[in-house]
Amino acid sequence: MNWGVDGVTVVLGGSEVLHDVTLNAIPGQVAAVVGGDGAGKTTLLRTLIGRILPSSGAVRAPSIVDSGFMPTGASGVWTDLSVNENIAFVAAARGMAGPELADRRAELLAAAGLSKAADRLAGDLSGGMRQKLAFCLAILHRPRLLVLDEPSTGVDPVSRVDLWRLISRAAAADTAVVMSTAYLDEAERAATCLVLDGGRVLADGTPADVLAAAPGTLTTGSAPAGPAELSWRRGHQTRSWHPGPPRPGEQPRDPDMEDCVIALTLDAQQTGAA
Ligand SMILES: Nc1ncnc2c1ncn2[C@@H]1O[C@H](COP(=O)(O)OP(=O)(O)OP(=O)(O)O)[C@@H](O)[C@H]1O
Repeated sequence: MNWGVDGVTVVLGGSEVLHDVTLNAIPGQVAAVVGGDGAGKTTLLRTLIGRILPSSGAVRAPSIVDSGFMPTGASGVWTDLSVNENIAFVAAARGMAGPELADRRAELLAAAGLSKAADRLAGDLSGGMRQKLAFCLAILHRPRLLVLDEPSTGVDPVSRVDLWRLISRAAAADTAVVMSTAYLDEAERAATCLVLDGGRVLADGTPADVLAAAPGTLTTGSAPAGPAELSWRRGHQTRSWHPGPPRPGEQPRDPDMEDCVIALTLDAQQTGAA
């Protein structure tokens, strides 16, 4: 069974926050949802897990017992409880106990590098450790659908690698994983990638499909090649973008996922403004 949403439109506070969005979550795969601030990522994930009702469209999700959700910013963690107590609390709510719980807790804490921190207050953990604990809480009951809202935002690069390993392990165990991310290198490693802007889907498919959908022409130089609002810094270089095919003498470069998402967003803005 594949999970996901079909053609959902969501209206919040009188504004349309998602428009006709379709997302597929396939067991054994990671689906990444990317887009700028306010694109609608959190709303999409919350719709998928049944916390927001769409005004039209359909949601295909397992029962709450088979779903796991990690809200953004490790807000699913109780900071005044220890790591073990957090796990015991969620386990009680999930009806887990005894050797099954002990084995699962040992396995998850080891995989997350938290075994030695089991008795520490969650509020005293580093940001990355707290995110990893939040992940363990979301996946404790082996959900069939795991939904993660920006699991690695604000986490140091080493913890990001750890989190990605945990996410890949979950998918390898045949869980359907949907995650929003601000890190486009993570989106590039997902099986599928959905690019949102202003509540609309700009591109969707495998990372290769999304890269192939990059509109316009991208160039690299030491300074903007056109209007400042169509240029951005990447390391020591400046990327410049314009709609349409390359102009005479231009040397276009292939976009990576970050360039591609920016180009898609600029193109949508131009189309919207036209
Ligand atoms: N309860 C609400 N009432 C009205 N508007 C809302 C509500 N919740 C979210 N929005 C609006 O919906 C849009 C999408 O918000 P959402 O949080 O889904 O975006 P996001 O892509 O997750 O962004 P961010 O990464 O900044 O959290 C925003 O413009 C936001 O202001």
